[in-house]
Amino acid sequence: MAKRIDLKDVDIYYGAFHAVQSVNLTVAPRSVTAFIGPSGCGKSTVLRTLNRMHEEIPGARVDGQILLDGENIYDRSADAVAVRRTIGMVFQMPNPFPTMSIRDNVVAGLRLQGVKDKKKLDEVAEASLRGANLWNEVKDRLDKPGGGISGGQQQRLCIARAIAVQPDVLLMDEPCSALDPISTLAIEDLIADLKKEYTIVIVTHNMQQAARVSDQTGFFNLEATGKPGHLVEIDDTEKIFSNPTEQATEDYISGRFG
Ligand SMILES: Nc1ncnc2c1ncn2[C@@H]1O[C@H](COP(=O)(O)OP(=O)(O)OP(=O)(O)O)[C@@H](O)[C@H]1O
Repeated sequence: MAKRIDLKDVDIYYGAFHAVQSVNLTVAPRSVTAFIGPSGCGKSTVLRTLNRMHEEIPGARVDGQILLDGENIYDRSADAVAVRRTIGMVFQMPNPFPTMSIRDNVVAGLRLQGVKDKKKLDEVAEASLRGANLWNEVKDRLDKPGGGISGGQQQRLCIARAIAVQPDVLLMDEPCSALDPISTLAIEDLIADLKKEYTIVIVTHNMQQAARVSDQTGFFNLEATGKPGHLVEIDDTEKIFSNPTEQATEDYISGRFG
């Protein structure tokens, strides 16, 4: 299920604005890659190109190749909706459908795909909630609204919803930034579990979090406001945080700027 991602000479634009320049990187299946870097350097922009969400913004475009197991997701023959189905995304703010029940939240994607069999939907709901480490906390209130649980639980509900459709890749854009430290640790534990089955890319402002959860870390930077962001280096997380190749990475992780 988990798939490899390759970015080859990727440039990203918002209209005339060149937001990110020449990104080359590879994400191995069943691994966690963290993107770190100062605000505005393009981390979220790169993440959103990985499931073609970027092109939803009027005037936005991507040059270069983004390959999922060797297939270019921007190929003319590739279907954007199918791409988004295989590449799930979890956002900064937990966004369950607030009035929809917990169970229905989890299987919303499957219903959209036309699955109607109640037994099948219930099975997937349970498996996904177990996978998101939330089952024990909500199993007695599956018919209660998704908006009626804590923020940390809502974020795990969103992860359950993302994995219910069995994606190949999970993208997470600062998934813990709205959460307390306990919920953050719960999500981090969950990420460690999920990487056994999924390819995960996470944007985080929290360098300790990148060090804790990821196998590989990419440091993005930008020369100056208005200039495109770029990938300074990407390497094993341990190396990035102990002995990075580039001085700019060293300065950033040691808190000398950013
Ligand atoms: N919808 C948009 N339209 C135009 N420009 C955008 C849009 N979204 C982001 N940008 C610009 O693209 C650049 C990269 O933004 P992006 O949000 O990817 O950075 P980031 O590294 O994720 O920042 P942060 O850490 O603050 O979330 C910034 O200059 C930003 O202003």
